[in-house]
Amino acid sequence: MVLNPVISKLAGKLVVLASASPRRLEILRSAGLRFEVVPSWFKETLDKGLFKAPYEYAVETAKQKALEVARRMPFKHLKTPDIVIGADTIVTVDGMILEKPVDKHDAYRMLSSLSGKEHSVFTGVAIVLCHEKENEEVDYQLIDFYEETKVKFADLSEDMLWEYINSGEPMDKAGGYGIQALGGMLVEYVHGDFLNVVGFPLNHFCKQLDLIYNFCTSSLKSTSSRSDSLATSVPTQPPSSSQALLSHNSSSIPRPSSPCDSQRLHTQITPTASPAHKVKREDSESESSQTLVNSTSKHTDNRKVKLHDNATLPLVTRRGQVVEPTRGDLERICELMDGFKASKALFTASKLCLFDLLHSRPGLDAAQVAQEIKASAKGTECLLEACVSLGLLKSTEKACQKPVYENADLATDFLRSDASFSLHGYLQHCNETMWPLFSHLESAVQEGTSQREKAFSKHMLQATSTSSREGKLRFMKAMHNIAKITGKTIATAFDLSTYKSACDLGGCTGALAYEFTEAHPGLSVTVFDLPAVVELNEFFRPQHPDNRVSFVAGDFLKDELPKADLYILARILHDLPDEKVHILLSKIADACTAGCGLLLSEIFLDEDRRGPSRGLLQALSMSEGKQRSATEYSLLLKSHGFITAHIRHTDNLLDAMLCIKA
Ligand SMILES: Cc1cn([C@@H]2O[C@H](COP(=O)(O)OP(=O)(O)OP(=O)(O)O)[C@@H](O)[C@H]2O)c(=O)[nH]c1=O
Repeated sequence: MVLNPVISKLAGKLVVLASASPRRLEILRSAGLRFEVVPSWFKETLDKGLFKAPYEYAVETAKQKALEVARRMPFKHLKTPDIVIGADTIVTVDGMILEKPVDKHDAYRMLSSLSGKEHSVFTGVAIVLCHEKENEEVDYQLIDFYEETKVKFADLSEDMLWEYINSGEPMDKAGGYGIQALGGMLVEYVHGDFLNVVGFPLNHFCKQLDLIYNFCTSSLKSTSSRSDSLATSVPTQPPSSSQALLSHNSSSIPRPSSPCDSQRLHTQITPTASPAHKVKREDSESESSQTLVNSTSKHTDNRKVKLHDNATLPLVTRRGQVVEPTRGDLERICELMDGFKASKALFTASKLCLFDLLHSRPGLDAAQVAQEIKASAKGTECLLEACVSLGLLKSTEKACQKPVYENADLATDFLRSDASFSLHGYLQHCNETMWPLFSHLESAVQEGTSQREKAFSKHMLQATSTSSREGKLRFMKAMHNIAKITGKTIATAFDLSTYKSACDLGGCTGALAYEFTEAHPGLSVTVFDLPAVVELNEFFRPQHPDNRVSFVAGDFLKDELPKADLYILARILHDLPDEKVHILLSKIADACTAGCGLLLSEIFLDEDRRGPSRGLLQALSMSEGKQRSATEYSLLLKSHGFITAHIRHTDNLLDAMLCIKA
């Protein structure tokens, strides 16, 4: 079979790999497939007792992983994929299913049960085909299969076992070994597909694609008619696990008797509610039927530019055809044009402490607010009304009385200076530093360099730069805010129970470090930052200090790093030029022994670099660093000897990745 034409059937489609496994990524990438990685959030906790055979468990888990991503993407990523691929690899021996070990003892238990014996490795794979219907509901068609490979281990001595376990390699791998790396030394023979053991049965996958696209193309193309016809014959709920067990063994893949073999192609008519917002996909043929929207806000209702319902929309020409722009088109374009006004209104209200005032004294009218914030009556009234329209304030009007104002939930939660998740300091940083920089964006783009000199006078440069105490404190406050908001998400993203000591490099006020000690009772964290930062730390003492957090002053590019078995790099790499990135990563690699961890937290760009805008807009500041995707970070860290174990795309402001020193 010529493989490439099969893979090329997917060209131009939005293919998503619902897996954090770097091995799956590598296997599919090497096969020439272009795809995005969106790791699944499905927890692998299905009751194994419910399955008659172990492969049924792997197939069902793969299916749930893929479906979770297929269902999440239209809402969280604002785009509907064409195909989602999920997989699950398990090792079975003596009737037991072995997944990834939870700690070294678990790895020992697994590896000693494999010693001197033949075992089976099953990878279950699910391919979910997503079809968007005209009413924006999504139909899912499911194809699943599994592959079995038999592997025989040599007799393993205790020394060998422990040496292998201490290499750190077993921890993120089913059965506690990696056949593609050191684990290969434990293996006497392999019967079947080697890549299936590594995590993805590429050959079987290509055969399935061949079946889907060469036999079912016509019905897959005419999505709605196929869905409609099947809607009468399949249940409207996802099939139960027993229905999902229609998958077949790989040893013989019978050609389907009808164009689409129903044994293999499960169709689920599972309409999802329309996503609140969708974005236009450039490659979409049917873009005119897609609604354009505000992709940034959950609280759009009172923020949208209102157009009269019966307003006549102008006609525009699109690819030679006269079309009526949708109301969504106009809303989106107005929102983009006015975005800078909204930002500045927010910064101004924050700087004038409007949200603090209305928190302590809700129900003031515009004149009272003007008096308190020492601003003009007219200006204050405009600012208050603008904030109401942006969903930051609420106004109430009693008969014949002036409107009075109070904070909306968004302001109470994030804009008060003393809120737990306050962004007050970060907004100040945006106002004082980012705003002047972005007002020189045109020359930044033309020259490709930061516009700091142009944006700030000499005097201002001193005040804003980290050289003045005021500038440093403001920057620290901004970083403190982000660390407080993202800290818990990052600290709990991975199982870190094997680590006892961590070092947060550039850990600033220690806000992130405290989240780590709170989440991991056995962990102590050293915050390592510049002497001037450590000195100003007293301004940020937490309410409940923890003596498992300590501070060490130093420069991570020059000085010796504190010893730790987990290094944390949060929001550091994106800002450093390449040469400094390599100096820092080399220093961390030197400080690490095999099995040590490196936890990286940044905004991860989508693999096709089409989002998220937060990361792409940040890059426009033209700092010396760059924004990267999870794969780019993974490869960067790999070049310093760190193997990516887990990637987490979070709903928070930062994503995270856990890498292990090989
Ligand atoms: C036997 C064996 C397994 N693996 C890896 O074991 C993980 C299994 O776990 P999973 O639950 O199927 O996947 P995951 O890593 O948790 O990722 P996800 O798909 O997001 O659940 C996958 O990584 C595989 O490569 C190897 O790398 N080499 C081997 O020889």
